[in-house]
Amino acid sequence: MSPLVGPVGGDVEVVLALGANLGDREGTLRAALAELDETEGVAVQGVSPLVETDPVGGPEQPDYLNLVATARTSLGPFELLDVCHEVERQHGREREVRWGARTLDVDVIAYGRPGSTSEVVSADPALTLPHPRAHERAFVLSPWSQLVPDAQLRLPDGSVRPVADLLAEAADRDGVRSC
Ligand SMILES: Nc1ncnc2c1ncn2[C@@H]1O[C@H](COP(=O)(O)OP(=O)(O)OP(=O)(O)O)[C@@H](O)[C@H]1O
Ligand SMILES: Nc1nc2c(c(=O)[nH]1)N=C(CO)CN2
Repeated sequence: MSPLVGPVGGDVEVVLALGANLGDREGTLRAALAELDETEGVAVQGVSPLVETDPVGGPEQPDYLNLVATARTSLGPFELLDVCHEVERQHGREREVRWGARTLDVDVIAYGRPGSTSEVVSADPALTLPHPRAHERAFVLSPWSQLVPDAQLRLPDGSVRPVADLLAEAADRDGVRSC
């Protein structure tokens, strides 16, 4: 049986978080957005302002540029994750150290709006939905709430909370700067 709970496919609203802290960070993020949008079955709807952020976790590493994009997709969750990984690969992403520096990271934050018929909730480590750490990461919550001020996120405990409220509680919020 599939570990995913919820419908798969259709035209679903998704939230993606992008980050880069090596190379031409802004150029990579812009190119990645274009590549996502050019992918069949993915249409980028909105892009947040860029934020510069102190690295959270991992070894000492350069500051990140982060942004959040909303998109609509006819892809299933794992197909969408594959697309994200392919775009990362196009930009030379290597997976060596957990939370280490990277040319590009593309995470699936949410698939379907909380409470909607299209929402997918998954505890599968290969694709956990919503992203299991998004609710505590100001480098995701800040750009997301700038793009969608009334955005809501389902937490790992099952509750649904406004992203703006989660941002106010995020430990790394002072490490997020407007560009
Ligand atoms: N919602 C999700 N979005 C992206 N990857 C996910 C998600 N849930 C689980 N994963 C899995 O996590 C694995 C590691 O992803 P990645 O290398 O991007 O982690 P990371 O960015 O270093 O850390 P973090 O997972 O804390 O953001 C991926 O291979 C993927 O299968
Ligand atoms: N500031 C910042 N810190 C991070 C980031 C990120 O995108 N921005 N990504 C991580 C793993 O996904 C770990 N730490």
